[in-house]
Amino acid sequence: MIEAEWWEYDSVDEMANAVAGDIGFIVDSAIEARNAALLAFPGGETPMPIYTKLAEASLPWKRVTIIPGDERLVPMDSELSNVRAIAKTFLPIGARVVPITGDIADHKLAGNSADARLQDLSWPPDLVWLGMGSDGHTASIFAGPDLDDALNAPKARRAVGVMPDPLPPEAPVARVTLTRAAILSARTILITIRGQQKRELLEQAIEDGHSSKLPIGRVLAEAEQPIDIHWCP
Ligand SMILES: O=C(O)[C@H](O)[C@@H](O)[C@H](O)[C@H](O)COP(=O)(O)O
Repeated sequence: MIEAEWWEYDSVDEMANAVAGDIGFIVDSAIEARNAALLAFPGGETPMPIYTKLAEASLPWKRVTIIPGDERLVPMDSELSNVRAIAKTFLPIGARVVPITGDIADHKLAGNSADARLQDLSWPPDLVWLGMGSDGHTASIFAGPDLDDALNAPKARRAVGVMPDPLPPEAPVARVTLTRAAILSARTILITIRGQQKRELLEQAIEDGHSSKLPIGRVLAEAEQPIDIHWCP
């Protein structure tokens, strides 16, 4: 079983402070070692208060590149766009925010294009920060016809296009996502989730490991680095 450390908080605010502090430390260490930091951030609701806290930190933002770890295939000015939320918070403070999609509607082609964009970045990421959906998806590694592509793409492949099946109600659109190999190549992996139901789901997914039916269980089963999981109700 993987090495997972759980960090529990009483409130969203407490979790946001702690996670923002941890990410600040990751950024500082990366810049000290390599003069640059590459971070992949999740979309969805949970990370938003953490984005806000993190952006208040006085860090050398000009040396920080942030990408979405997954993206919904929607116009970049759509409320559903993950990079839009990242850009809104981190562009004004000087970070470099790199979209991983353009306006390609076909998800397979969008995946190829995202992969090409990511091949231009200095890899591996210092951090891949993940969330988890209540269906057990992480990044945009979903159940459906493209699950195997996302899990078992060749190691050098950084992103693929996916059509979730069933489509998630909160954003029922095709996606591109970091592959399992790209996620696991990160120097650090951090997960943030909220609510008792997700906690039980993730605990079970980790316990089931390779035999988990949930995408997150399949991803984490191959992690070689310890994973920090931050949770609040
Ligand atoms: O773009 C996405 O859909 C995400 O990156 C996704 O993996 C997210 O992390 C989970 O769906 C959790 O979302 P919530 O935090 O909103 O529950």
